[in-house]
Amino acid sequence: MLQQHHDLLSHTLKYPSNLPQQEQFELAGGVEVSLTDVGILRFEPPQPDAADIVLSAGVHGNETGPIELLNRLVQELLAGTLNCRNRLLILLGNPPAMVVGKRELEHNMNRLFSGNHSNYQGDEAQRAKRLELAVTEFFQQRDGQRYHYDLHTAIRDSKREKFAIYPFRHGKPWKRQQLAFLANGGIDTALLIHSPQTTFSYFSSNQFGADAFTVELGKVRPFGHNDSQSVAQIESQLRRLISAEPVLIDAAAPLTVFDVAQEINKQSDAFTLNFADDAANFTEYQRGDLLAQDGEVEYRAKADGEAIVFPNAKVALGQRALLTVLPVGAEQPFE
Ligand SMILES: O=C(O)CCC(=O)N[C@@H](CCC(=O)O)C(=O)O
Ligand SMILES: [Zn+2]
Repeated sequence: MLQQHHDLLSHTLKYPSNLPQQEQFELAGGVEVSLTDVGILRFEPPQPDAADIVLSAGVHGNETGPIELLNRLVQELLAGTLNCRNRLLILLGNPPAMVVGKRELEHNMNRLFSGNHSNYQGDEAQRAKRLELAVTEFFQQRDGQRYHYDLHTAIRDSKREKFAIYPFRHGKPWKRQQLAFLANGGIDTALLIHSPQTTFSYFSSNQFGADAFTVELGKVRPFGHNDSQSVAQIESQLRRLISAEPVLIDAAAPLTVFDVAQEINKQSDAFTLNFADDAANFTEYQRGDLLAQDGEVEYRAKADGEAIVFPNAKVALGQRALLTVLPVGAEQPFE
């Protein structure tokens, strides 16, 4: 039982498909804890502060560093060494994929949100629907300040090790304070996305007005091979948020913001990338350089210094195979 062992990760890996029993118990101070489904754990303080926080990891099953990070936070909460003063929902996204150490089993779960799961069959589609429901029930309970940090790690090496993806805001200003929160947590790079997506963070941002981000915390590694020191800064920012201590938002923290310049979807099996398999995220190219080819169609850098992010020729047809980014333009609205 989670109440005794405090180890959400082991519990989830042991029962990845069916929870043997729901658990509900109270921590010292009256915080109500509910394990309502596999990897879905809710903390409800008796008199919560204003923030409603969703923290998710493992939407891609092999991205273990952030899963271990959330497990540490849960252990501290259950042991009483971290006080929960805001409402909190912890989600481990894709437990069956976590068990086998794979990004996905049938479908990329981070393309199934905002209802796109209804266009697919199988466990990942059902789980995406279940996660949406958990987030909906959590946020709908009140009009709090809503946050969702969906934690990931990248497949490739990256010239910028940690970075956040800021989902499309339909023209609403991007929030400097949110970027400063992340920057003070060691996430020194942000990408502004300019179109709706079917990602988990866009779902929370778009449907619930949450300050929501996909946060990349380094490179994919197996369980037990992650360096907890490298995420210590963001982990302590999250601790502050959970315990309603002032978070760090020093505007002087290093931060580089990029606009997504091109979003390139794979249209055919002939799609190829025109650079080495080990080219790191944020490698820069010059105007006119050929980046990818899809049959007859060529994709080239449109400006000097255009950099690649998340190149992946193996994605399913129709899905994003490459982003390119440029330093943020002056016209972006910030508040
Ligand atoms: O390294 C990669 O190629 C993918 C890492 C990853 O899973 N990234 C997320 C980003 C989601 C977003 O754009 O908000 C994803 O591709 O789902
Ligand atoms: Zn991921």
